[in-house]
Amino acid sequence: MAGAAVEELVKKAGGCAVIDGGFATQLEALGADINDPLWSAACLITKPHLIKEVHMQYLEAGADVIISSSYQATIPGFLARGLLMEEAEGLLRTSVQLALEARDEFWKSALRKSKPVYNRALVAASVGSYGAYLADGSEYSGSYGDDITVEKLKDFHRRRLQVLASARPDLVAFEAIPNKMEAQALVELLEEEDIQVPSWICFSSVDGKHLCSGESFEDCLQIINASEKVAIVGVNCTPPQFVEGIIRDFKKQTQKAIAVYPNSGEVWDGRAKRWLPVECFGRKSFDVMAKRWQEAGASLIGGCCRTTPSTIRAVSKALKGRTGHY
Ligand SMILES: C[S+](C)CC[C@H](N)C(=O)O
Ligand SMILES: N[C@@H](CCS)C(=O)O
Ligand SMILES: [Zn+2]
Repeated sequence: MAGAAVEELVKKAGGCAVIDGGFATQLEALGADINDPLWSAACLITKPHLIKEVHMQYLEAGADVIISSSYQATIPGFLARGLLMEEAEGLLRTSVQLALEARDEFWKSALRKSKPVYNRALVAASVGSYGAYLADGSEYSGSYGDDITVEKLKDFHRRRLQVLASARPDLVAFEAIPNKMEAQALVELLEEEDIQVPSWICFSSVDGKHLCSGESFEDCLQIINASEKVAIVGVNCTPPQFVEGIIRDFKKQTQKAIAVYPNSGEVWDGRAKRWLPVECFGRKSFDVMAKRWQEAGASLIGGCCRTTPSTIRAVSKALKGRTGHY
């Protein structure tokens, strides 16, 4: 696996590392208003202290990997808000710095405790899809219109990726990628820019069989398997009931480590900008499912939207079987 730090962390965590849970979800729970074109990234401007607080809460819950607040932080998004280019780039760096600071402070205090139940966490710099920037629901449809090309997607992602990588995260996390063209663009971009930080690419799915666009996972995995820059593949912000099947499917088609961090099963209404409850979730608890995802072969497991620190605390206990205080 590319990314020795990831390999080491997974080993130390007993074969399966815990990723944090819904970041925007927990920001909202702490009182942030994220009903904004920048979504959770608006807090980089208005409430950076809450961002650090969310990271701390997930670390306390047992997360081995925390994901930065940059999911919907984009240069065009910040410019549209009236910021200057250097301010926009500064906020991208801040998103990684806040996570690194939280990790370092938490680790220092964990080392002082007599019973060490934590691992030193890794920081993944989040990169949301082009659809997340569009904020029109297309991160769950994969429909970017007829004019979109691989080159346009590379141009959209290029500068943000350079800036985030230069802030020295341990990983870059491409999240909720809904179509094959964007996967292709990201793999090409990682090569063109010779990004040295190991990456993960996680897809979103609404049916458990395909990407949100309806395209096959198989085609995307072929593209990703050919890249040495991508250490980990998987799915996020996908209903949890599909995840076990997806892992088994991926296992047949890739040697790369597999990450899964599904949402709660609720569905995002991109027009109304709210989560819709879903009855068919089956009520199996997230930690029980997480154990099955581990058995199916996932190496990194966490939660996405509408999961919280208590979800991650339960997942961490289920996967690591620890009886520590968290
Ligand atoms: C993961 S979705 C809930 C993020 C929000 C969306 N991109 C929007 O801004 O509407
Ligand atoms: N890392 C982001 C992903 C949204 S799909 C979050 O948890 O808010
Ligand atoms: Zn999500």
